[in-house]
Amino acid sequence: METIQALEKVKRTTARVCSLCNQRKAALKRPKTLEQICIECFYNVFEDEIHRVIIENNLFKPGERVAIGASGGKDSTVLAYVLSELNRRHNYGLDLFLLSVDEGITGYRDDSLETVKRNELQYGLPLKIVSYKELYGWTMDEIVKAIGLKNNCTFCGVFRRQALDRGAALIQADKIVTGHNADDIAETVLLNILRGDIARLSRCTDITTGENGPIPRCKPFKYAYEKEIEVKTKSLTLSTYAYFKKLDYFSTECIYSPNAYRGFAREFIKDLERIRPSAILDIIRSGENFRISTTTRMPEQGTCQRCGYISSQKLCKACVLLDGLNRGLPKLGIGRKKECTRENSNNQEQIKRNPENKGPSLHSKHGNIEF
Ligand SMILES: Nc1ncnc2c1ncn2[C@@H]1O[C@H](COP(=O)(O)OP(=O)(O)OP(=O)(O)O)[C@@H](O)[C@H]1O
Repeated sequence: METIQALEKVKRTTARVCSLCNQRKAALKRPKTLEQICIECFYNVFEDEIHRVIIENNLFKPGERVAIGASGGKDSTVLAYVLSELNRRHNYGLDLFLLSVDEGITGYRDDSLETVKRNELQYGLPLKIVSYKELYGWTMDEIVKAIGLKNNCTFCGVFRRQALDRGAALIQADKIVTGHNADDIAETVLLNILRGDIARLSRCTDITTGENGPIPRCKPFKYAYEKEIEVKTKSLTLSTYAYFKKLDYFSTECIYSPNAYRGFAREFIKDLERIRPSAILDIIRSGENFRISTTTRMPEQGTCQRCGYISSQKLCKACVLLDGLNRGLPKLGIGRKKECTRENSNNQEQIKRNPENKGPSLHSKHGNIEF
């Protein structure tokens, strides 16, 4: 009996020692492995994992100019910090930049951009800001006034994707990196299954995408759990990288994102993770191993006839949405494919009738960009 109690006591004591260095006091439990580790080992493990992902996937080449998509949120702030540390420590030889898109959301993006401006000084990384207003003539505040809260995320997502490419082209970046983490990717896999979007499902787990597009994009945090990046101050065992490193970031949700469908998928994945922590990685692996039947018809990638951006239709989604806004019919580009296609052919007619009206264009890497 005494021996059992003594063993229990030893077990309890050793459980509090870091299971990696066996010296320092364990301060947190990694959600991914449930190991109890100290803060110093957590930093090392986290940074080494990101370094390994970068090396094993050949994410960068020496001399490349890399634009870090910087929203001021926790993930991209950790990305900017970790990437500049690793670049120095392992001599990647990268030229790093912060690239922010100002969507024009008062009380949200203006505040988070202040954080990015501080990060510019804190990390010594040059910052480029591009705005929806200068690129498209509309702020998100104005778009929401026109379309309401329901479909505004469609505009924001489509415009942001292109704005990041345009901003990266302006600073002559070779690559864009974003702070998408494992939770984001698992959520996207699930959403693509739920929507039956085979084309997106087949590429959403790729760590680098857009190699045939204007500028490739990569996600070095593809395997990093949000809980390791996020601040969870309530329970000390869930303390995380950003929290312990005291990084300066902005943590408010977008005021215009009542995107219920995505929200449900996110909650569902969080529930699964609570029961089985490996669920997030399992979903990503399933997405990676997904094979598309050779008989499935895939959209053919071409370029938008108006702006030159990559598109599987004659006009890219951004041009269609913008047309709707400019013509006072903001719902035109939203929703069913048929309507978009019909709209696309109408736009084609317009281009034929008025070839001057070409809009902004983004042909290939650097130099060829007109605004
Ligand atoms: N306005 C923006 N400007 C530049 N990059 C952005 C912007 N919004 C998002 N991104 C990039 O896209 C990534 C995913 O953004 P999203 O808003 O979906 O997720 P998030 O988990 O809230 O990220 P973050 O914590 O970095 O804001 C960000 O980490 C960032 O790299």
